[in-house]
Amino acid sequence: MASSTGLKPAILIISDTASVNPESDKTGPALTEIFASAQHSNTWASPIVKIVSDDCNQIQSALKEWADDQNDYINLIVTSGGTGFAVRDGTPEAVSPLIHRHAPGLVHGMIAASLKVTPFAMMARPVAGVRNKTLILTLPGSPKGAKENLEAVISLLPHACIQAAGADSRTIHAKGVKKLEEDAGLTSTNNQTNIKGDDQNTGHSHHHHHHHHHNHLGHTVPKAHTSPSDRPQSNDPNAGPTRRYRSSPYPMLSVEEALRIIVQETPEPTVVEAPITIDLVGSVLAEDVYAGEAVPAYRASIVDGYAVIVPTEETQGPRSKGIFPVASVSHAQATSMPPPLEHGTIARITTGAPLPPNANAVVMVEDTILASTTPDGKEEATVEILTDDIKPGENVREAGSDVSRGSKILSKGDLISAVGGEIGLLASTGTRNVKVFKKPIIGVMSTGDELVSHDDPTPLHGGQIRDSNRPSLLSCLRSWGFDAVDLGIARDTPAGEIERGLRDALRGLTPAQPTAVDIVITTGGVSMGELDLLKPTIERALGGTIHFGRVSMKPGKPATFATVPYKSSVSSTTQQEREKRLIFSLPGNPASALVTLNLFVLPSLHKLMGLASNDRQQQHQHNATTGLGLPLISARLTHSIPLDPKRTEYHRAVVTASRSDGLLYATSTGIAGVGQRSSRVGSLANSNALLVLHPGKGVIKENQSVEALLMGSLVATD
Ligand SMILES: Nc1nc2c(c(=O)[nH]1)N[C@H]1C(S)=C(S)[C@@H](COP(=O)(O)OP(=O)(O)OC[C@H]3O[C@@H](n4cnc5c(N)ncnc54)[C@H](O)[C@@H]3O)O[C@H]1N2
Ligand code: MOO
Ligand SMILES: [Mg+2]
Repeated sequence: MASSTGLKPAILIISDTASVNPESDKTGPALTEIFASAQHSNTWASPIVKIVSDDCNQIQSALKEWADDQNDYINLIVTSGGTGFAVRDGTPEAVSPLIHRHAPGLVHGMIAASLKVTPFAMMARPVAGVRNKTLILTLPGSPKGAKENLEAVISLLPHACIQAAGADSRTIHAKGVKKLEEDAGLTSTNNQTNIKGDDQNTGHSHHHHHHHHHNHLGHTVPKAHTSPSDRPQSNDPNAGPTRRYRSSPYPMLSVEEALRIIVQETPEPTVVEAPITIDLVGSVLAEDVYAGEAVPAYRASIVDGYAVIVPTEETQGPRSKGIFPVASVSHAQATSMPPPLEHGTIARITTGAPLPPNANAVVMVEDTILASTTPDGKEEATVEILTDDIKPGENVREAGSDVSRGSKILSKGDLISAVGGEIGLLASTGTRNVKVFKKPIIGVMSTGDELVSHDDPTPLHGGQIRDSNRPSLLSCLRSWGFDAVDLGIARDTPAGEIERGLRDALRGLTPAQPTAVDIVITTGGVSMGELDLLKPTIERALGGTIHFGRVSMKPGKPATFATVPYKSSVSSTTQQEREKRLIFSLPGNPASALVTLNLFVLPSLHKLMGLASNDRQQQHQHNATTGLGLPLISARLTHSIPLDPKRTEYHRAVVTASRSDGLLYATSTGIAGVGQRSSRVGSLANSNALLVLHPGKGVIKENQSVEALLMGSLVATD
């Protein structure tokens, strides 16, 4: 009898024949029997069985569906079939790219076991390893071979699955690691107690995974809502143009949905400590900062003049007007404090200098005249004060009156701007170090065979074009205060350059680029052409997840956003290290690339740099959906603009601030003809705003107010 608790196995039968005629499959039942046997049924739940044809897409979709849901994942996936040398045998090629960590020992064990039975075992090409928390093994297709291979390793699998899942797994909790290992015969006590009573706790008592539905042929039936894991995958570049998709498999998202996904998938910022230098500009504080020193540290004069003692409400002293001896001099200097001031005398003082004790106001030098000098004529002996109108405290900065010691000077989430106010505050209070959010490191890569570096002196020939995206994106990133790594140009052919470029960038450690980047931005190769390789490379070669691949916007429709799992190659994985890396694959058309950089990449960078941690920031700035990104303003159109019937247009414009009426006005950088065409990077030249034009019929008229995302500084006009 099969237990319904414990580790969750799944069996993927990969067979063209069985996918058409499920009854013909004998391997599924043979493997199910092993999990259900008396020896193993306490460890393993009843396996889910699914049948697919020898098709890379179908295999990968099934594996991702089972391994990619962090909350409801399968512990062990065994596939059967497609591991031989026949033309249709492509299982290892489909499985390998999805594996995050390979387990060659298990492969070795399976082959060694088979070799005892037949020398043909040498021709098996199994793979094994872990994806997320799921262990994946490929078994041969024949019932006998599959059984032998599974039996050779099964006693080790519970331990492997538990380790792969990590001790926090809900599945493991329900049963307890020790118990599972005991059941598997890995510890000395061999307790066979049945623990079915735990069903409710595990939530796994149902054997059939609710996400998939089989039709009678065992194919996955498409559902109305497509999540990244159950959508068909990108084109298989090896299949060639005749077999590519003729309509995009990626659902068309609204800009709002796309932004929501980006912000959700962008990791929380990490914290570093930094000294107070101008390199802090552009960083966001990760802590509230309190003044370590008072400003000023002593009572200081605000003007150049004479420190005096004026009567207060309590004291009925002499009035300030009259002639007084100059008893001492106080300069703004470091070495000494002036002596106490005696009644009936005054002290000369400079701006910022400490007040003598007893003095309670300062008279400006302009309100005095020299009355008499010392005999040598070089010093003031007496000075006449001409005004009677001096109040106690006048022209005096009390100690700590600018900033009191221990008061909060800046808050977590505050941006240290280039304006200088924040750095000034930190410096004035003697702050040594602050905790800030680490700024992400960004890599920028152009892709395409046609590209030639903009500074290559050779005249263009054939279908060559200048690579304008790299310089334009790098400059935009620099303007936002980010260090970006130039990842150069990756060609579409020969195959593999893009994959290698992405891997190197994400891993770092190459001489040219020693640090790993947190975000890669690519341009080109994301649409429907047979050489549009970004999506297949991310999904098939890097095992990444494409969160969206099409957005209803103009320009920028094929904008693509993906995450790839990140495993540090450096042994000390600190908590600070981000567990995934982001890839923005922007369209190749230059205006599309810059517009999508502004619209999609900036909000992600804002979250990574810690701007999402400040409520104030969120209220005042930025676009309505995420609270991050470019500031959204409104402006009046100086002329009418035709609307796109379907897609939201991000129309490049100049917004000016009029001095005469205090209003903002928007003028397109070009409507006639090719003005806003997405190949025209010139549509962004001299432009400081993207008008957000929602789809509609006809035109939006002159003088109407439109929303605009402000990219650059406002231009002032009369
Ligand atoms: N059948 C379809 N074709 C296209 C569609 C579509 O939906 N169906 N979408 C169009 C849209 S919209 C855009 S935008 C482009 C996106 O193209 P890709 O991202 O695939 O980019 P490429 O094909 O590599 O190049 C497009 C264009 O841009 C030039 N380019 C590329 N990189 C650079 C660079 N670094 N500097 C300057 N210019 C660059 C490239 O030479 C091409 O002219 O697809 C439409 N097609
Ligand atoms: O969406 Mo594409 O960027 O218009 O040419
Ligand atoms: Mg293309």
